[in-house]
Amino acid sequence: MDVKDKKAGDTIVVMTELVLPNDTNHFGNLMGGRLMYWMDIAAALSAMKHCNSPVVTASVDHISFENPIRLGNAVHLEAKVTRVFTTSMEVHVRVWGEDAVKQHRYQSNEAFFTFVALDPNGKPQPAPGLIPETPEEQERYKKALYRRQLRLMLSGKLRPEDASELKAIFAI
Ligand SMILES: CC(=O)SCCNC(=O)CCNC(=O)[C@H](O)C(C)(C)COP(=O)(O)OP(=O)(O)OC[C@H]1O[C@@H](n2cnc3c(N)ncnc32)[C@H](O)[C@@H]1OP(=O)(O)O
Repeated sequence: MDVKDKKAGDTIVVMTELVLPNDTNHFGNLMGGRLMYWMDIAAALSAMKHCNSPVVTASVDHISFENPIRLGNAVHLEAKVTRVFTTSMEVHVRVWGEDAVKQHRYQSNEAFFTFVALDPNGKPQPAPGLIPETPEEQERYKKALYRRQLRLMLSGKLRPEDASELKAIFAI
């Protein structure tokens, strides 16, 4: 373990927002774009907490909206770093809606974001390593490698023939 390595559990960021009229569409549901904005902020704060430097969002994986979040409901976001590569790190964000009056909490969505740590000149710089401790953290850490290869392939930054771990899953 490198002295600079940090625990995944220490990167948790919890954020709560209230859905106001200006956040909603004409059905009275939270707009997807507003939710993605809050997710980006929670994830960026988690990444910054880990690397103690400014970060930029490099990419966002697939986001699906499972349940709409209603006007007047609370939005709970939890972000945690799942794995560090070199200058980039993957952050998982999970979102719940909550009707505080009915005391009903429901899953809304989740996504994986990738951030890059920057030095004072705005250039990518290595981030500290991450120590996954719980079984869930270890599972996400392991699978982060597959997700990284897939997103780099989709963005044209990795040739399919070089995605060795992904190819191994499918025994290609
Ligand atoms: C918090 C916010 O909302 S910030 C605002 C929105 N974001 C931005 O404006 C970012 C704009 N983009 C950029 O500044 C640049 O493209 C950067 C910093 C993300 C990457 O710069 P590059 O010149 O491509 O740097 P480089 O090729 O060295 O890659 C740096 C790291 O980014 C990773 N990366 C680059 N593109 C992607 C991508 N599309 N998806 C995932 N990771 C990526 C690389 O794999 C590398 O990671 P590693 O060091 O862990 O192996």
